[in-house]
Amino acid sequence: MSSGIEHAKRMAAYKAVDANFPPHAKVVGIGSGSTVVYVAERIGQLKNKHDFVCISTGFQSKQLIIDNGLTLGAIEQFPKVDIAFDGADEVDTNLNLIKGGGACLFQEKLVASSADKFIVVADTRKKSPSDLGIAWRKGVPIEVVPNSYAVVTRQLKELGAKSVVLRQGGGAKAGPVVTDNNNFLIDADFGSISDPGSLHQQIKLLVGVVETGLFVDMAHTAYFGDESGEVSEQLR
Ligand SMILES: O=C[C@H](O)[C@H](O)[C@H](O)COP(=O)(O)O
Repeated sequence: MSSGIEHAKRMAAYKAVDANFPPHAKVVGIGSGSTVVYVAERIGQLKNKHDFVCISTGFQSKQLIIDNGLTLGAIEQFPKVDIAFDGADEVDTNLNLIKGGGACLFQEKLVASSADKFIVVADTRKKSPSDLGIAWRKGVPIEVVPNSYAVVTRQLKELGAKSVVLRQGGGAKAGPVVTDNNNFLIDADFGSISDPGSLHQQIKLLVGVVETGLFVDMAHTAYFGDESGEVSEQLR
């Protein structure tokens, strides 16, 4: 990955934190992925960083919180979050998201849905010109209980998925990816998604599905960095 893209991610993250971090925040959600790394970095630079706790969305996120000298809290202790920051794999023109490219979608959705304000950070490659499923071509990530994957795969095809793939660990692991919650991930390609809310609801009803990577009507604002360092803002 080029340093230009890293610059884009850092600028988006810094602007998102600078523009939104509540001065008296008590509970802050920290997402997962390569862009939110810079959110944690920026929050770690705050003078009052010992006045709030940070809730992680998975193993990597927990490490980011610790490595930046922030105070780690658990969602079980702090079920109401003031603000959550996270990355996205794709953002549509209505600020709906596809997430889960890094296998972290369930805890991300738990934290985002508990937050008063949910802020997205990304580089401009994540912007869809219209619907979801256009910029992100790998399919909708869906977390499933392991022994349900074959049944859910069949049912996703019946719902219209063009391809359904059990995500594999690749060179890093023989066999399927196992999430931080000990589940499997299915990537289901529905092509261009005109009604992500309806698709999410249909998938969520399948027995074995823990959560989908469709984040509908959840984000407040998205910040997109480009390689020149410019950051654009998309509001719902
Ligand atoms: O499962 C991973 C998360 O949903 C990430 O937030 C998403 O994949 C975006 O990650 P990145 O900032 O690395 O593109």
